Amino acid sequence: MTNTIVVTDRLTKRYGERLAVSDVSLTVRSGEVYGFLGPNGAGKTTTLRMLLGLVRPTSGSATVLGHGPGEPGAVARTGALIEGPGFYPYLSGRDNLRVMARYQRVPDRAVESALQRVDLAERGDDAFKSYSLGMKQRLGVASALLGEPDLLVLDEPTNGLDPGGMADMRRLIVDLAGQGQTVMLSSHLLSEVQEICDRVGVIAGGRLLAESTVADLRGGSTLLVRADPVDQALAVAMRVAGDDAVQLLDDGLSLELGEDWAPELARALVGAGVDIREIRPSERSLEDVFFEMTGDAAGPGVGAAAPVEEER
Ligand SMILES: Nc1ncnc2c1ncn2[C@@H]1O[C@H](COP(=O)(O)OP(=O)(O)OP(=O)(O)O)[C@@H](O)[C@H]1O
Repeated sequence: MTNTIVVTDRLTKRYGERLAVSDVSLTVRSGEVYGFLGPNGAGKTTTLRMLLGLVRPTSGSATVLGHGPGEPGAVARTGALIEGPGFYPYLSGRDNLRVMARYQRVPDRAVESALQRVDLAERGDDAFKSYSLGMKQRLGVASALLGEPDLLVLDEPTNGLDPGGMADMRRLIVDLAGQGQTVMLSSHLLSEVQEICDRVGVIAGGRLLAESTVADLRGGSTLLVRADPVDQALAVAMRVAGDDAVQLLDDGLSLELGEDWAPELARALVGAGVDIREIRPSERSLEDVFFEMTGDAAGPGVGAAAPVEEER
C-alpha cells in the first residue's frame, strides 16, 4: 500500500487578480495527522477545496489516494468537514446521519458506528438544534466518517468551540488517527497543531513556507543556565558543551544541549564550585518559528490576516 495519501505539485488557484494559493507542493502520509497551519486568508480552505475536487486549480496538480481530486476513487475514500454540513435542525443527530447515509448509499449500521466514534451515541436521539456547538461539530465529523474513509479532511475543526469543546475535538482527532485514519486538518492555532499533529505544512499568503515534523520545525532544544560566578560557569559550560555551543545571555548562559545533559552539566558546575540558580530546557515554540518565517508580528495564533500576494 502506498505510504502517500495526498500529494500536490505546484497547486495554484487564482481568483481574478487574486492569487489565493500559489505553487503549493505538499505531501500527506498514511496514518498521520497533518496540520495545515496558517493565518486567516492564507489559502488553507482553497487548497482543501481543490483536494476535494470542489474547486478547480488554475495550475498545478494533486493526487488524493492515487486519484485525481473529485474522481470517484478519491471521493469514495475521503470524508470531509469543510463547511458546516447542512443538518436538519428538528431531526435528531441520528436521523440526520441516516439521511446522509442513504444519500451516500452506506448501510444504516455505519450511523451507529460513526455516532459512537464521536461519542454522541447517547445523545443521538436529541434534536440537532439542542446540541452544543461542540456536539454539532462532532456530528459533522461523524458525517464525514460515514463511509469509513481512509482520509479525513477537516477545515478548522475547532473553530468557534469553547475550550472544553476544543479539547474534545482534539482528543477525537488523535483517537481517529490512532485507529489508522489519516487526518488532514487546517488550523490557525499554533498550539493546536503543536499538540496534535505529526507533521505540519505552514502556509501564509498562499505559499507553503515549510513542511516538516513539528519537532524538526522547532529545532533542537537548548539548556538555559543561571549560575554564579558567571565567568566560571561559562568556562565549565564550554568544557561540557563545546566552545561554539555556548552563548552568554544578559542573565545567564544558553547551551545547545538537550535536556538529557542537565545532570552532567549540574555535576560539572557544582564540582567547579559554581552556585546553580536555575537549569532548564528551552524549546522554540512553533510560534517563534512561524514569526521567523513570516516576519508576521501578529502571527496566526491571534488570527492575523496575511495579505494575499499578487503574481509577480
Ligand atoms: N471564491 C473566491 N473568490 C474570490 N476570492 C476568494 C474566493 N475564495 C477565497 N478567496 C480568497 O483567497 C484567499 C484565501 O482564502 P482561503 O479561504 O483559502 O484562506 P484560509 O486560509 O482558509 O482562511 P480562513 O481561515 O479565513 O478561511 C483569501 O484572500 C480569500 O479572500
